[in-house]
Amino acid sequence: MSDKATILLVDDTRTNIELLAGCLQKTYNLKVAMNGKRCLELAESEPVPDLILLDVIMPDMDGYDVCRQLKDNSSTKDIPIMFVTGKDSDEDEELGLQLGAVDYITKPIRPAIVTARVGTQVILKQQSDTLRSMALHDQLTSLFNRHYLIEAANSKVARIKRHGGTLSLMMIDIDYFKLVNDKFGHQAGDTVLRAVASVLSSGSRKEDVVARFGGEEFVVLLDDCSILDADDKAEQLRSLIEQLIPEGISVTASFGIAELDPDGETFEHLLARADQAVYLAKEQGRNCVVQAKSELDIKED
Ligand SMILES: Nc1nc2c(ncn2[C@@H]2O[C@H](COP(=O)(O)OP(=O)(O)OP(=O)(O)O)[C@@H](O)[C@H]2O)c(=O)[nH]1
Repeated sequence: MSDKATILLVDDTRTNIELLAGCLQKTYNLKVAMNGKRCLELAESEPVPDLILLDVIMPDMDGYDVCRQLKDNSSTKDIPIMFVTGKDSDEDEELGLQLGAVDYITKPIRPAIVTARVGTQVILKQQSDTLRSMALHDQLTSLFNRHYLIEAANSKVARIKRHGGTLSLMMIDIDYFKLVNDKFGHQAGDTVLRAVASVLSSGSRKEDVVARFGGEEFVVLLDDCSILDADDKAEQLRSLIEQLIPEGISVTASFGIAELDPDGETFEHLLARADQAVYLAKEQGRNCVVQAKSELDIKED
């Protein structure tokens, strides 16, 4: 994978593509589409573009329509679009900008102007990616933070209520972590947190969300996973953490697991059930996995 930003060039005329590529190919990784349909495909495929240079007048689907579709799709809506077009009236430019384009350049293509304006947009995109990543991740462990977890969980729960499916949640709390800090110091405590985080993320699937929920507490959201599968997974992770011994420090963790009841349960409630299961795991001597009580059992208690 290159560190270069990726730019998608969209134009139905080969000479325009060649001219743009001539300005940009040394600095950027380029993808090329010669019609709107191909642009929509390439915008969603890896490497996802950091910027799209979009012609307006094209057969089948014009650039304004392509722009509308990109902005309507949650996976492409944040890709900046710069129109590069022969349509040079004020109304055209106004429309392009109203549709959400970050810039509007008129043809004939002037290489120095294109290069400078593309450079500015790529820097802005990289800065906004960095800020977004910082807002969603925990600095110490690089896992997702509580804010992202709640956002992701609420959309997963909403999807399951609409389309069906299973979702399990695992809450993990390191045992006697205060003692680790007290005995070995805060820096060693931080090393332990990073080591546990690394076990949790390398032991999870790409679509799972692994988050640091608080101080020494983590949450893993398991897509398409029943409580029985979550139990197996938790047992594997519990055992891996026990074998870790980072910097010679013995560490164990207590696990609470719960499966979403799609009949009306909210994420907050699922979380509360898993939290209660962690509490029971602590009571049962720690370093173990406890399944949360079902809604029914809670009502009967
Ligand atoms: N090193 C380090 N420690 C942290 C961090 N965040 C929270 N802690 C510490 O985590 C400890 C949590 O302690 P407790 O909540 O008493 O829990 P515990 O000692 O793990 O006990 P049990 O959960 O009952 O097994 C506190 O001492 C916090 O100061 C952090 O980012 N780094």
